[in-house]
Amino acid sequence: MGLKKAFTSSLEDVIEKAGGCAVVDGGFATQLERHGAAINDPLWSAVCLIKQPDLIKRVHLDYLEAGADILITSSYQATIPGFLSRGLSIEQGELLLKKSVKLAVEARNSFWDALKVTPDHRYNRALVAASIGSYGAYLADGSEYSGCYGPRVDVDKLKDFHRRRLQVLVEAGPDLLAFETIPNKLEAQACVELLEEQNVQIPSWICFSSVDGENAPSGEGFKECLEVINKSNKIHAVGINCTPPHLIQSLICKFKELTSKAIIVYPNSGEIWDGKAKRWLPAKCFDDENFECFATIWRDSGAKLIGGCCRTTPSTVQAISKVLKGQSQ
Ligand SMILES: C[S+](C)CC[C@H](N)C(=O)O
Ligand SMILES: N[C@@H](CCS)C(=O)O
Ligand SMILES: [Zn+2]
Repeated sequence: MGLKKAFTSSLEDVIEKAGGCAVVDGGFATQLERHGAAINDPLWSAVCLIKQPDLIKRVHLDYLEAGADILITSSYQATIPGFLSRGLSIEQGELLLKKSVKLAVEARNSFWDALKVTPDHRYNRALVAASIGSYGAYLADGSEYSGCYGPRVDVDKLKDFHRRRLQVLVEAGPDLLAFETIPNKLEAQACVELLEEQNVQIPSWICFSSVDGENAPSGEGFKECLEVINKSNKIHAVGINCTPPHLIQSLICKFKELTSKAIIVYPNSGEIWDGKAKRWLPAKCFDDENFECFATIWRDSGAKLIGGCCRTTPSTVQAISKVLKGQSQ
C-alpha cells in the first residue's frame, strides 16, 4: 500500500460525512458562461483550459462555497485529438488534461485551508472527480444524448479513444474518476474494460444520460447496460447525469432494482441541448425550489450522491446542500 496520504478519503467516507447523501457540484460549463466565458467551440468548456484557467478555478470555488462535497474537473470535452485539431502537440494536450485536475485540487485545497480560521464551519473537505466525457461529447454533435455512434464504432475504437486521456488523468492524481453522459452499453463496456486493463486504483462512477426516463439514449435498457458495470469492483457508483429532473425519481427506483452500487444523480435544468445549433432549447425548466424538493425525494428513493448538471448553478447546489444537510452554509 505504501504511505497513506493524510487526507486519503473514499467516496464512501464522503457520503458518510455528508450524513448519508453527498452533494456533487453543478453545471460547470454553465457557471463558466455566467462568468463571461465563450464556449461555443468544439472543445466546449475545455477551451477555457487553454484560454482562461483562472476562471476554471473561480467556478470550482463558487461550487465549494455553495456546499459541494465533490468537484468535477473541466476535462469533460478535453481530449488529445480535440487539442491536436487546435494545433497543439500531444505533450501540450496532456499538460492541459493534468491542469484540469490541478486547478480543481488547488481550489479545493485553498478553500479548505481558508476554513481553518473558522473551526465551526459545516463544510466537508471536497473530493476531486476527473471528468471523462463520452465519445459523443468529443464528437460535439449532441450524440451523448442519442447514443448513435454509427456502425463503425466498436468497443476497441471506444477503448482507444478513452485510453490515453484516462492514463493522463489518473497520473494527475484525482480522488475519483467521473465517466459522464454515457449514452449506450458499448461505451459503458469500453470504460469498464479499460479500468481493468489499466488496473486503475482510483474509484470511478459511471453516469448515463437518458431522454425518455426509461432507457439509455441508444434505446438499450439499463438492465443490460448495468450488467457489465455490476461485475466491476472499480466502479463505486452508477447513475444518471444531464437528464431532466422529472425523469430522475423513476430512474433511481429502476437502478435500485438493478444494482447494489451507490446511486448518483445530477440532472440538468430540464432544458434540451440542440447539438446542431449548439444551444439550449427552452423546455420545462426546473428552478432551485424544485431541486430542493426533488433532492429530498431522490435521497429518500435511495440516491447517495446528488448534484446538478448543465444549466444548474451554485445556487442550485446551495439549495441541494441546504436541504440534504439541514443547514444553510
Ligand atoms: C453536455 S453537452 C451540452 C456538451 C456540448 C456538446 N458535446 C457539444 O459540443 O455540442
Ligand atoms: N461536467 C460537465 C458535464 C456536462 S454534461 C459540466 O458540468 O460541464
Ligand atoms: Zn450536463
